[in-house]
Amino acid sequence: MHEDDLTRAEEDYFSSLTIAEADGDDDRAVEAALRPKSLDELIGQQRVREQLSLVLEAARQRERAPDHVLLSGPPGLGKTTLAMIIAAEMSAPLRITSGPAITHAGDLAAILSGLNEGEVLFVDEIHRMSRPAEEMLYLAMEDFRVDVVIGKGPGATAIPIDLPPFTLVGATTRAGLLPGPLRDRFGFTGHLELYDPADLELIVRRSAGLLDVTLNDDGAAEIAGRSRGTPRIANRLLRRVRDYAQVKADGTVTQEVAQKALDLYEVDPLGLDRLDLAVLDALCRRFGGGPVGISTLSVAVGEERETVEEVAEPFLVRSGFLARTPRGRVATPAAWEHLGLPVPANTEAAAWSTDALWNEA
Ligand SMILES: Nc1ncnc2c1ncn2[C@@H]1O[C@H](COP(=O)(O)OP(=O)(O)OP(=O)(O)O)[C@@H](O)[C@H]1O
Repeated sequence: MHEDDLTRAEEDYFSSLTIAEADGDDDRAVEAALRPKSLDELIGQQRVREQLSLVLEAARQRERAPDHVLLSGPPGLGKTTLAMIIAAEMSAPLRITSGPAITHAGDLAAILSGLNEGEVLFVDEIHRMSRPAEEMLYLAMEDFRVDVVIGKGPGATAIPIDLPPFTLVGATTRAGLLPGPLRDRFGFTGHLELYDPADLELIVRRSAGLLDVTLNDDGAAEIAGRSRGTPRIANRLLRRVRDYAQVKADGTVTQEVAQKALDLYEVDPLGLDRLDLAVLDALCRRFGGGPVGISTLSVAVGEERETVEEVAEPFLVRSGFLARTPRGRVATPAAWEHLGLPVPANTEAAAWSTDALWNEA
């Protein structure tokens, strides 16, 4: 989630709102109200959906809490939504926290010891938990036990506390950031991919139905195509286009209305956001198209290396604008063209297949 995380109480509150009640100015409230509530309602992510459905069905048949689940993938693809669905499908309560909120092992001990049998604990950004908390979690995940240390120094004693069986759902932008011992304790890892335009179009149409927006197929396709493979962005753009349709047109979202609205809001025709464009701009204008190291590139755009790697790069690689080579990041000819710059005669990337490079790096 972002800095403006929902607290559990807020999330519960927003989820309980009807669309009509939520559809004010608060993006978070609408986002929560638009969440699919079951695996059947979830659009796209076919593989993860099928795998997860099997894990949950087996657990239901055995009348046991499902194995711990790790969800990885860029922001806004549905990790929180899936955690909620897991709890709903198991008819279990859900508790929500996030890695950065767990600064001490004691914070985690308090959460774990308050869990009820079968409860689902969702830890967003689990890779940002403190080290001691992480170690406590290993034991809790494997043996359903925590050792609470009382006192300090030689007199300190560890008091074991048994926990009821629960399911941990961890979310991370990249599973590779988690230490091996933590990763290995998840019985199932689902990697969420950026959505293809056809699935995003279905998501836009579903949300339009819930928000009572009239839109035609071309209008949905236009919004889907500019949504950066991300449902959260698709839902946000739909609301901005709806405003435009209401004020400047007859209320119906057509392709023309969507195009005009999104141009007005400076949404790139292919969906690239400010960071995506900054990365391409730095790569082409400052580094002559590369190759350039990820650290240098991140400094050039004033962002954390993690953000560039986990948020911008997956979309840029998938869109065919950036390649990862053993010598660094390079801009493809399409990147130069998208920025309206002449393509240099010999771009480093031209000789490579983008997919091969992504896998190789
Ligand atoms: N498969 C889907 N079908 C329909 N809507 C979806 C789907 N996935 C996500 N959404 C919508 O996208 C929005 C963002 O989803 P969610 O908050 O679950 O993403 P996230 O991966 O947890 O992001 P972050 O890690 O940034 O919090 C929600 O409003 C949800 O309704």
